[in-house]
Order: sequence, then structure tokens, then C-alpha cells
Amino acid sequence: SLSVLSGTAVRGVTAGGRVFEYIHKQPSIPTHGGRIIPYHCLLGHLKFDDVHFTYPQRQGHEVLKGVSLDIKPCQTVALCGLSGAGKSTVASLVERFYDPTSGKVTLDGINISELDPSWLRGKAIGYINQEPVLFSGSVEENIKYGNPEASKQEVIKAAKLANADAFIQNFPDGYNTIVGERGVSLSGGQKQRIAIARALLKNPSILILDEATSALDAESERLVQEALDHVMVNRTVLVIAHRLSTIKNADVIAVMKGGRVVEVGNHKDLKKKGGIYSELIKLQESNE
Ligand SMILES: Nc1ncnc2c1ncn2[C@@H]1O[C@H](COP(=O)(O)OP(=O)(O)OP(=O)(O)O)[C@@H](O)[C@H]1O
Repeated sequence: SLSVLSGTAVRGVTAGGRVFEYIHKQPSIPTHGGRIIPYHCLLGHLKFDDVHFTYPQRQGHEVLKGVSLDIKPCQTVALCGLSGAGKSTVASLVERFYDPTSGKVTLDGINISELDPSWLRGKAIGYINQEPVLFSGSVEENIKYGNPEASKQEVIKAAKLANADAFIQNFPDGYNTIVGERGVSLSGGQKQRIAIARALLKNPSILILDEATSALDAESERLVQEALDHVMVNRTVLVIAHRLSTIKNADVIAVMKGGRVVEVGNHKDLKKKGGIYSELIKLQESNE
């Protein structure tokens, strides 16, 4: 028994070592400290000014090569382009997971490197992607993660706007149903609607949507899109788009290629222009 136990102990110590290595890791961008824009003054004007960026892990491969983009308050701006063009990297810089190598990203004219990252990510920006993370806990707790101080009424109101209330009420324990690893498993569309309810409770001025409506069946997609239409009102929205059909109504479409923004305009104008955007549309239509 002792010989078996010693093997287990060695494996435990090695695994524990790795866990503590992560716990003690210091992020190069501090998580707290810096300026905060009071909620009533925050407009949500995002600007990229000649931003160059190289991932620290991949020196010598510049991913953004002078991106300039002006996203006015309450505008919906969609980024599209082929895979690897740099769309998700733009979103990572908005959330300040990295700092640009040169150039700057500003929010209401303030360089985001001067802003408190925990405020930026926790209050100013909401992020919805196609694989939302749900924690082991009740549906209510999962929605409340967007704003822990919210009341039950506010949670229900957000769930209704996110088209989630009906399926939640159908669960045996309603809002107290446990989801995640040890609870009910939810479909992709249901998870997304919970994530949207969470974002509604958080009420951020800027919303980043990363491919939020892909990989769903038609009915689910309609419900998610309707919920997104509610959450997009009165906010600055940056959509990272792959399927062009979902971004036709965006105020501005920015087409990226090889780390640069190569075309900017609305759907009608870009289609008429006959450039890269119209090529992408043709490419997508021939694949469908
Ligand atoms: N964490 C990372 N470390 C190093 N290189 C990365 C990292 N993330 C992305 N890249 C590289 O940066 C480039 C741009 O990737 P990015 O994900 O921003 O493109 P994208 O347009 O969003 O692509 P997709 O549509 O496939 O998501 C690619 O060459 C990619 O390999």
C-alpha cells in the first residue's frame, strides 16, 4: 500500500506545483488600478489609432499592421474578413488583454492603458461569444454573475428580454435549477441566452459579440438574434463576424485583411463598390 501511496503523493505534488505556479503568476497587465469613467459620463466612443500589435509569444509575426478605426457611441460596427485577419485580436485589445506594440486604443478619448482593467472588463465592456461559460450553480446565480447586487425581479426581467425566461420556467426548479458540470446541461442556444441575460444585467456601455449566432438551428438562432437585438440597443457594439448575413444591418462594416482594415462602409455601399467585401459575399454564397 505504501508503495502505491508514494506514487500518488508524487503525482499530487507535481500537479499541485503547477496549480500554485499559476496562482502566483503575475500578469504583465495589472488587474486593478487606474482611472474610472463615472457611469453617467461614459459615452462608449472607442478609437483605434494606428495600432500595431505582435503577440508576445510570437515575436516577428506582426498581427495588426496599423489598424485605425473609429467606433462612435451607440454605433454597431462589424469586423469581417478571412480567418486569421486579426478580428479577435482587435477585440482582445479592447478588453486590454494585451497592450499594442505601438499606436493607441482610446475610450472616450482616454488611452485604455490609463483605465482600471477590472472596471473596464467588469463594468464598461460586456463580452458574448459562441461558447459562453456557465458555472456550476443555479440559473439565477449564473445570470447574477453579470451584477451580483441585482434583485430576483431584475434577473427575471433580464431573462425575459433574453428569451430565456420560458425555458427556465420549464425546468423542475425554475431559476434554482442547478446547471453546469453537476446539473442540467443546456443547449448551445440556451447557454447563449443565459449569457445575454447576464450581459443585460451588467448593462455595459460597450458590447463585444464574438460570433454569437453561429452553430445554431434556425429556430434557436431566431430566438438568440431577437435577444441580441434587445441587448444591442443604446450601446456601442463591436461584432466579430464570420457569417456576413448577420451583419447586413450594422452601421459600419470594417473589412480586415492581413492585419489591416482595408474597407469601411455600410453593406449597400461596400457591395456596390465591388471590392473585398463583395468578394467575401460571393465566396460565402457559393459555399452555402
Ligand atoms: N494567442 C496568440 N498567440 C500567438 N498568435 C496568435 C494568438 N492568437 C491569434 N494569433 C495569430 O494572430 C493572427 C490573427 O488571429 P485572430 O484570431 O485575431 O484572427 P481572426 O480574424 O479573428 O481569425 P478567425 O476568424 O479564425 O477567428 C493569426 O495569425 C493567429 O495565428
